[in-house]
Amino acid sequence: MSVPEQELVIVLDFGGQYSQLIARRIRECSVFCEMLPYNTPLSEIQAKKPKGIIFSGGPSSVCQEGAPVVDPAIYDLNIPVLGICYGMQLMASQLGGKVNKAVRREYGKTELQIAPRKGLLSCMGQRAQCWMSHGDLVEAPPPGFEVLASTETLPVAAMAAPERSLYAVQFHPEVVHTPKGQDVLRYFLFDICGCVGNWTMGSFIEQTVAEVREKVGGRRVLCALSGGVDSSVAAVLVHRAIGDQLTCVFVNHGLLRKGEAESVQEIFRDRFNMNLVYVDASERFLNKLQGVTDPERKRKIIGEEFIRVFEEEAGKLGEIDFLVQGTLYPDVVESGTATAAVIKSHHNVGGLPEDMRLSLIEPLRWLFKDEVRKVGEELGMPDRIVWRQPFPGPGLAVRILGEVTRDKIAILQEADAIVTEEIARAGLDREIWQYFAVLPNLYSVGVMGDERTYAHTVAVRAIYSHDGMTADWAKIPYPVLERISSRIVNEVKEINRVVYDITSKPPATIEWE
Ligand SMILES: Nc1ncnc2c1ncn2[C@@H]1O[C@H](COP(=O)(O)OP(=O)(O)OP(=O)(O)O)[C@@H](O)[C@H]1O
Ligand SMILES: O=c1[nH]c(=O)c2[nH+]cn([C@@H]3O[C@H](COP(=O)(O)O)[C@@H](O)[C@H]3O)c2[nH]1
Ligand SMILES: NC(=O)CC[C@H](N)C(=O)O
Ligand SMILES: [Mg+2]
Repeated sequence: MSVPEQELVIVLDFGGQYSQLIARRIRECSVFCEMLPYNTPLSEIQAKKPKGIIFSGGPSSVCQEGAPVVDPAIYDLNIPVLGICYGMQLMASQLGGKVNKAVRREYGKTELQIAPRKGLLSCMGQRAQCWMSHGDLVEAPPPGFEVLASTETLPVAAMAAPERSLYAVQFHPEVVHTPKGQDVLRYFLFDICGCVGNWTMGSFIEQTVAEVREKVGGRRVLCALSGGVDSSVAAVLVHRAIGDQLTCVFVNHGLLRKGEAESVQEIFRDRFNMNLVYVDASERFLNKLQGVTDPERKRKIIGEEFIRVFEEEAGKLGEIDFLVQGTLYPDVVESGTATAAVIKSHHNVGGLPEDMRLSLIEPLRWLFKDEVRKVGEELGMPDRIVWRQPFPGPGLAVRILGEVTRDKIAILQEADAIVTEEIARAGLDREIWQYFAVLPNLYSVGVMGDERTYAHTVAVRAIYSHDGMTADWAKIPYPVLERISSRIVNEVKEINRVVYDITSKPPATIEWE
């Protein structure tokens, strides 16, 4: 089967806060996009045959010694380049323009005055709002460049050398506060780079299936399947490529939600017809967690035990060469790259043992969660998997503060099931990104049926988010909260109090641990 050549645009990342967003905006134009560190060798970039290259913004200043640079030969590859913010300052300084510290740093909304020429900014008319975040400025463009726009304080807010296909903007077209930003990016992709925009979920699936087939050949593959969105989509994708050479291993660590062990098995074994090994490892996980209260220790114990279980299962199955994981783009970025800081080490990226014998297959490594959901829909997967809320690998252990015991798990499972049911019943399960119950290990006095109680408090957490990196607490209607509260205290006898968490992230996190 031949797969059409996929158009690619490369974002060279200089450590900007919005670098990920640039990649996203480009994919929204149906053009595939990869982000690479700024110091990726030119030969590697050329080998990928990109239709265009974008330089991201970044915290450094080109006026400082040791600031990140690119090989200047990049400007002569005949591949269009768009510099954004730091990217523009870099292009200006490398090609003989003048960059300096600005007298006044500029953050936020600014009005652009557009020079009367057709081209990159033609969608913006004469004046347009844009969003700036910089402390340096380009005072004079390099020889051969024309100025495309200016602002009250910036002589050069955008510049271009069209015959060399070099373009640059000081503002950030990728953020929503630049209303015409997406049109500027579209012009770069379609009019300057000559992209046609053929990247669809369908073409992604075809391409990935072909790649997995080629990589795996006749060998065998294990997939760590949690029943969550990411590993489920990865499993179905790989299964489409290699069928029965794939075996999925689903581990019940005793920290799953109510009914989850059964429903995951039912869906994957019966509906998808996949080889599925179900391992009930709850005893060993819970025994290892006995007496442990420190949240980081809990995570480490669970992470390591997962690997041990996978290794044992692989051993039982015979010769296995590959491990499929549902790793996503944010997992990779948050775990730290050459340019991005470590936010947290996801156990599927930063936490893998060094002596791993299995080689990894991560078909979703370049995608965001909403894109993964689209792939899942395209693969015909049921809504209840595709639109499942994310559930952390360490499970209820990161939702029970203090020691994890079987009793507490049972209490939390019941309360959590009520939250889930009521949010779904109110039709809020799509708009709310995550909703669940937490057991803070807190007891207080209550009165029920004229009797004193001394029982658990449960906290309800529900948030809106796009990618889990930031979040706002969900404004659930009071009647829904009321039903959740009254059902929990009536149906779960160990609980006599329900509270609602009204903190955003930051400063809190989504989970409680
Ligand atoms: N109970 C489990 N059994 C087997 N593998 C698991 C289990 N829990 C997590 N994993 C593995 O760890 C990876 C990371 O977990 P993570 O929760 O980020 O992804 P997910 O469960 O696939 O999707 P979601 O984010 O929607 O929950 C999974 O992709 C899966 O490979
Ligand atoms: O697979 C995972 N393994 C983990 O160890 C883990 N910890 C948190 N989460 C999920 O990540 C998102 C952000 O969570 P926090 O705001 O609590 O850091 C939220 O969606 C959390 O549910 C995890 N997912
Ligand atoms: N956002 C950016 O790329 C900033 C670039 C550079 N650090 C400046 O302050 O001007
Ligand atoms: Mg999960």
